[in-house]
Amino acid sequence: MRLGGRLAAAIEVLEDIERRHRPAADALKDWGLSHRFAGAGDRAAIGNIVYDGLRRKRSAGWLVGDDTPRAIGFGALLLEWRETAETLNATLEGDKFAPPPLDADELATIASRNLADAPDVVRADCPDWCAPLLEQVFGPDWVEEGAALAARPPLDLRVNTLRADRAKVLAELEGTGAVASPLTANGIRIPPIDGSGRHPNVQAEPAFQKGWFEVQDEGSQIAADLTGAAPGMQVLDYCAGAGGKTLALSAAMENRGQIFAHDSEKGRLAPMFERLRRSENRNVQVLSKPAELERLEGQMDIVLIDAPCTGSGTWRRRPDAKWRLTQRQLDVRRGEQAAILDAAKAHVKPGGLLAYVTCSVFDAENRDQIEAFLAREKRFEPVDHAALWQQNFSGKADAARIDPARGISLTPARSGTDGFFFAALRRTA
Ligand SMILES: C[S@@+](CC[C@H](N)C(=O)[O-])C[C@H]1O[C@@H](n2cnc3c(N)ncnc32)[C@H](O)[C@@H]1O
Repeated sequence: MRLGGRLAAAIEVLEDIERRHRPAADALKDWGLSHRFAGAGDRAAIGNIVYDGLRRKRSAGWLVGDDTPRAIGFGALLLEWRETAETLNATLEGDKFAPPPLDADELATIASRNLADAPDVVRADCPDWCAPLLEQVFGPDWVEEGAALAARPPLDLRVNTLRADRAKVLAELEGTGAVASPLTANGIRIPPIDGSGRHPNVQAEPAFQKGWFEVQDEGSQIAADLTGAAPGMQVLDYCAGAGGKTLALSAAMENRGQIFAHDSEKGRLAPMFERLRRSENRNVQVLSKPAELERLEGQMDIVLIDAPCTGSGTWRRRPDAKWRLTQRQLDVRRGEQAAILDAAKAHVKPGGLLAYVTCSVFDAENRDQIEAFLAREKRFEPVDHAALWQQNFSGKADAARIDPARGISLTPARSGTDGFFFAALRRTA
């Protein structure tokens, strides 16, 4: 397929996502199933246009003067594919599978617009109702932070130190663009790919099959590092899901001590078993029944709450979620987070640590939760987060926003990671 056919397909997928309120991945998969002639390169390119369009929906639409899938598809190519209106129209000419070229009105709009002059919410590429939330957290930097959440993400890997070291994995991945990550000791990064390119399928690499690395955003790796999990500890991963952080904690603990991995949704734990096998994590017990938690009361050195959240910090990777999110969903998540904090605290031993993590950037899910918890729970006090960061990431003070008494925030603009929040509370009595 030429660019015109790929653009037409992307517009079709964007229409499907909008009309049927579907996740982007599902709409793309369906398109692929009903267009089996499309090759891997075509699918990657179509996926890139769709994801670029969803990440930058407002700025792409604004540039072309409409908010239709067509405007968003064209706008995505103008913003992220180094195309101009002229090069695009020249490319589409004579391609019978292409959408109609940009018309005179669209060309005039594009010629008259410069994104630097667009309204703030357009440059931040966020829904109207989220703008005040971003402004509350980031102050004058909120537009830049919003824009960074709308950029293409890198592919981040965590070296499994139980099986390999970074030099060994980097050597295996030679030629993929992989480099050492900027912040963590065991992270590897493959930077965002331009245009129609796509990241290599690292999970097909023998090194992955041998358990030498996992795919994990560097922000998630940092959150695991900040817990301070060490060999011999007793750790409860209260919202373990598929085990991204469980595996990182287990490697940091060198397979010594015990991790209890729990999740209220049993099905979410299922992928962890295969991951544990591949990575040779041998100190993890998966607890899928709430009753199994009772015996851990007051016993844990660390209880990690990787809380269910809006995922606003992961908008680079799941941009469709940005446009589906509602205030009501945010309110529901806040209720769940407070309830989980109240339930999980019972398992921390005196002197132990309650670590609270979200992949959201909103205060309402982060520092506000910590403040409210500390107000109703007098047996916990915050650690000094500035000192904690310094211990772990000395010399990298600018890579995070640190509120010493409330927590540590990571963002794409500041840290080059997904948006994450981390707070550690010590049980004093
Ligand atoms: C952010 S995800 C966890 C991701 C996982 N820790 C990782 O690193 O891959 C949040 C998880 O919390 C779980 N969850 C939601 N409510 C819960 C509750 N009340 N108790 C325990 N887990 C809960 C969800 O099922 C979901 O798997």
